[in-house]
Amino acid sequence: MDAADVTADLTEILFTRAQIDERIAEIAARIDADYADKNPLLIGVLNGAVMVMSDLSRALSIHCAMDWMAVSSYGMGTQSSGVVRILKDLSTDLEGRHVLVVEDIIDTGLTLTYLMQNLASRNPASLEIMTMFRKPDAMKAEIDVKYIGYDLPNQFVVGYGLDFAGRYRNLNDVGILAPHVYS
Ligand SMILES: O=P(O)(O)OC[C@H]1O[C@H](OP(=O)(O)OP(=O)(O)O)[C@H](O)[C@@H]1O
Ligand code: HPA
Ligand SMILES: [Mg+2]
Repeated sequence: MDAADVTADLTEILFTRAQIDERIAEIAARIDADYADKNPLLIGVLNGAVMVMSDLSRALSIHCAMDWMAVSSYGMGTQSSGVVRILKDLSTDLEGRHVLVVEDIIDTGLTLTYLMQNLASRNPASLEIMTMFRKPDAMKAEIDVKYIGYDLPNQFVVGYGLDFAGRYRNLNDVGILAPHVYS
């Protein structure tokens, strides 16, 4: 494992940092081709997307800008509250921009459903999503996602930006959190 000794807190490692890096490189090549000469604005969804934004943006060869929004719906638990709160808004005007939202995970899909409606109302030239992970069996809303890293089983996972109560975000690998940690 890495930094903190959390082996006992995970039941299984699903994706290693090397697998994540490999997938990000593939996605970055597609984004380079799709957005050549478009100077896209990458919007990272704080806090979880910090790792993927950092790695994806540096894997790109094209020019791009970055901005951040902070939203929260999970708080300290493992279930979505269903209420998405904007804690920090963008500082960039989206009018006429090619916008790519960068997320760590789509679980129920409630966060991105809310966010995409909110961002679409600001008249971007285009609006797409890149997410590192998605849980197809947990989604409660249809979301059109252009770039997906990996699909996950419907279990609570941590690492690579994904937290439980603020912990485990700094793990390099992504694994299933053992139920004894949260129950
Ligand atoms: O598809 P959903 O069920 O809405 O879940 C996905 C969202 O939940 C997490 O954020 P969280 O609200 O925990 O805030 P955080 O990024 O600061 O951890 C994650 O980073 C996504 O933004
Ligand atoms: O499985 C998850 N782990 C951590 N944070 C999350 N936010 C939504 N789903 C998850
Ligand atoms: Mg979280």
